[in-house]
Amino acid sequence: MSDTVLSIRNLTVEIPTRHGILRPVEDVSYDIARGEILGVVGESGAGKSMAGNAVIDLLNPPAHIAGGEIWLNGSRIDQLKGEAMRRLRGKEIGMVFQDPLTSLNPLLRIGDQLVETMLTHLKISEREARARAVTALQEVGIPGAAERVDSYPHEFSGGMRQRVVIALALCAEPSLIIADEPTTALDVSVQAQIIALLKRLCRERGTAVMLITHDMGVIAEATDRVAVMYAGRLAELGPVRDVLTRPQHPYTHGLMASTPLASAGKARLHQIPGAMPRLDAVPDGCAFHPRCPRATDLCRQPPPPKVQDGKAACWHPLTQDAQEEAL
Ligand SMILES: Nc1ncnc2c1ncn2[C@@H]1O[C@H](COP(=O)(O)OP(=O)(O)OP(=O)(O)O)[C@@H](O)[C@H]1O
Repeated sequence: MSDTVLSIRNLTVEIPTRHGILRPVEDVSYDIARGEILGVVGESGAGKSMAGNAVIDLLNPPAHIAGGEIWLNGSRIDQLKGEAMRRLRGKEIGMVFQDPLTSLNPLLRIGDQLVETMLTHLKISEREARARAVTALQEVGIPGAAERVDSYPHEFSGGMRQRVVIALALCAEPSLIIADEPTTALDVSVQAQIIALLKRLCRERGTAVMLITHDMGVIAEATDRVAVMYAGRLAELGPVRDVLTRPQHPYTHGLMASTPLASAGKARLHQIPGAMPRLDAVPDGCAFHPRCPRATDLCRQPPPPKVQDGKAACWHPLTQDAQEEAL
């Protein structure tokens, strides 16, 4: 059996508008293997969430998949709708969103939510599900799990609530977790704990993770591979160590240089000049060229070469010498 859990092939998402068609995701491909954490990173509006939402059929109409294929454990899922997709979400795909309250029912005790999810997706008795609910809460670090299982979501702090959501996302033993900015709404002090928890539990279970974030620190901390998105396209894809220490795409390099992590000891953080283009004004050629210090005429016309694992979508990728000089 292949190790690939999720395979996104040439995914394009379109939004028809009165002024034309917008493409928040264009020709994006990446795979996530069993037990692997893939980070999807880029500035706000890069299309990270749209790509994740396309996988679970949570695009807000009129946004829709206009091209490409999505495969989960060898089955094509991009045409699944309604009940079939709902079954897949929860059972095969667990979700952790930025705001834990969007995933929890405020009117139900958290134990009942865990039990309901398990009974829907697993062939176990209610008694077994109740016992597993307490274990699940212990595993995510809820103190006094045997009592807290009867609490309501509002009785927890933000960080504890996100732990409950992680327990809920994992309780039906999914093969994939999509975590979209799971720590962005939390206090800085608990962010690292939640990321460490997600990482440990998914590693232990061999769960594949799509970790969507704008935070390079989270990428460095938690991921095995990184997909860097810019204006809906994939700029770079590769093992996290390579991408962070030897970024090839000038955009990735700019992102790195603008994070405290990479600039430790430097007096000022670098800022990428300009802003990401609006979707109705994405430049021809390489979408990044107006902001790119390495751009030439070539970058203004033909689209850059397609991204491959370990090879950026850039006509003038940074060589090792240039990386050292620029850093
Ligand atoms: N209904 C819509 N009509 C027009 N543009 C839209 C619509 N919905 C989303 N967009 C645009 O699609 C782009 C991609 O959005 P997406 O949420 O995927 O970005 P992101 O990289 O996840 O950013 P963030 O970190 O801010 O969530 C954004 O530019 C957003 O403004």
